[in-house]
Amino acid sequence: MTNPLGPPADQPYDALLLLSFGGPEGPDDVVPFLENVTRGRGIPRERLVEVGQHYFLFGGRSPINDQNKALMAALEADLAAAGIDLPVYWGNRNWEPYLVDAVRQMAADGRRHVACIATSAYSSWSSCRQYLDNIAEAVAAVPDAPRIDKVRWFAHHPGFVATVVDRTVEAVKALPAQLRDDARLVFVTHSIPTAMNEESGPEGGAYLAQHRDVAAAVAAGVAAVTGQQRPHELVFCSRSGSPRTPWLEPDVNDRLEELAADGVRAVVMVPVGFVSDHMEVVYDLDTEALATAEKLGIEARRAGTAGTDPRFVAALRELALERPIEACPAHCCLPRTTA
Ligand SMILES: CC1=C(CCC(=O)O)c2cc3nc(cc4[nH]c(cc5[nH]c(cc1n2)c(C)c5CCC(=O)O)c(CCC(=O)O)c4C)C(CCC(=O)O)=C3C
Ligand SMILES: [Fe+2]
Repeated sequence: MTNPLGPPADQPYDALLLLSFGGPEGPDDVVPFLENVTRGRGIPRERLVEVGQHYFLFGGRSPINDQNKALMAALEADLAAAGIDLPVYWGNRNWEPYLVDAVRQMAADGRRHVACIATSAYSSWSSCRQYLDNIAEAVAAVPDAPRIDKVRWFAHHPGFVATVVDRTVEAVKALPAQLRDDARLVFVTHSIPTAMNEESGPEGGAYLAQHRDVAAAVAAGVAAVTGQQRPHELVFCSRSGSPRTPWLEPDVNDRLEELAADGVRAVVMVPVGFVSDHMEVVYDLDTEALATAEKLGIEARRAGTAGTDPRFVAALRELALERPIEACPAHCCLPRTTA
């Protein structure tokens, strides 16, 4: 009988797949890219025009593809340094190189069992389940496709947390000295519909719960380094959808208004929901929210993202390769007695 998933799960991995969102490479790509992203998702036209403008402001080019190329190169270097001989492939959900083409290439190269890292660190339909569905569709479309195991959510991995702590400490230190001690840590992630949060993870609510845990861990790490406890909170950016659908709040800009009214004068924004400087980071935070802070008289800095920090890259490699170690072989722990 053939296994519908392909080879058995304890067969060693013969490739690593980086799975990401994808983004436009130039002005002509912007509209078709947005159509790919929002097909069947009921996003109002006005919102699409607005998001299109964000891309056009940056020459119609998303930063995400270059970041994925850099991450791929960093993973290759990390694997080589660890003495692991695994080829790395890359495929996207919404733009070239498409996932299905990567799967086709892996099949042509004879790959049978692939560990997959998605560039999304948390649970939710958008950040996890949709990628699993994309994998299932691509595998079904390609004859002799390998089995592809996607790594679980990983934002609480010490390699990610330690990296975000360092980026946050750097941003705190970039504030004027007299404002540093009172600076608030404002963690930012992508808003999603409240219903999507309620459905996320095995028991629901995982998207919010995971972000709160990771934000608390980073805030504690920053306090340990700087010797200073600072208030921290979680806010949201990049709300989309119909105005009638509830999404996670508060929006980062609205919250900055409230903080200014409360007399807060310094803020470090930590984009904890993003593994690299996506369009949401360079537009929604660096362009929009930093302008809001300036208008309000708040000194604000934006902490860096994990990007290609060696600790983060090593964490991704560990997460991908722990799976076959976790899986017990068929004879594991069976009594050896024959009598
Ligand atoms: C949770 C989450 C992440 C984080 C996890 C992850 O990293 O995957 C994420 C990442 C990203 N989202 C991105 C871009 C877009 N997301 C959109 C729309 C939406 N995102 C949603 C959620 C998320 N999105 C949702 C619930 C929608 C509504 C439509 C729907 O229900 O599916 C739209 C349509 C316009 C709009 O509605 O804003 C665009 C253009 C890019 C590329 C950026 C770049 O180019 O650098 C990236 C990395
Ligand atoms: Fe998105």
